[in-house]
Amino acid sequence: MRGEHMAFPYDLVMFDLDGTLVETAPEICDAVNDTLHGLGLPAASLAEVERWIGHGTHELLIAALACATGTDAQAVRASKGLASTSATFDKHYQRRCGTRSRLYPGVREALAFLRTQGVKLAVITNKEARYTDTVLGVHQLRDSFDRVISGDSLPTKKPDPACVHACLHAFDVPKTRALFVGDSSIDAATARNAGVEVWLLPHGYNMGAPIQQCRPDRVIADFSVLAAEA
Ligand SMILES: O=C(O)COP(=O)(O)O
Ligand SMILES: [Mg+2]
Repeated sequence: MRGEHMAFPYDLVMFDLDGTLVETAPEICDAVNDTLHGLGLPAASLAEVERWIGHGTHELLIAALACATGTDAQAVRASKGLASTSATFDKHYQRRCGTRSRLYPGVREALAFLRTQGVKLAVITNKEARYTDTVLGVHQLRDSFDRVISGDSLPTKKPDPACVHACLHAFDVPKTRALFVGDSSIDAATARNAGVEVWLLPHGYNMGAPIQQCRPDRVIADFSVLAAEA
């Protein structure tokens, strides 16, 4: 599928969403605090919320409730009120989506450039599909990707490699021609588990740890590096 004239060295680029393409933590923090406030619980800080991003929004809510109540995730999971709190969070997050999130610099240009190179583009996020759709929609990114895989799209989520395998299969791209671009150790593990190369950006959320510790194939400073590869 790769033509002679194309210079970009991959036929498929899979992007993580939160902390990679979109800075989502501020509005997720707002939705968490709307929820905690309604329960009479203390607010979470932005730094705390940033550390909880990466395992999906439901896990993030559990972490926030555990922190605010001084318990642990297991106790929150077993609590009777979790389903209704989750429904409340859902309303708040849907309302907050797009109010304080923003694309990182150069995202639109990088996606447009990769399109001109004939590269297939995918989003692979642990965020649940209903939120992924809203976030992509408010940032006019719905039509930018050939495939979107969310945390609840498949039976497993990152770091299980099934999401990457699904993309490789869908576009008939060999592992060596595919790249994962992310912001966390979960993305690094996903790519490794699938046997594809991974580049990490330092601007996102990595549970508070420096991304160099994830030993990616490359740390890239920003999205302009993608265009410079051609
Ligand atoms: O934790 C989430 O909700 C999603 O995070 P991700 O887009 O970085 O996979
Ligand atoms: Mg991320």
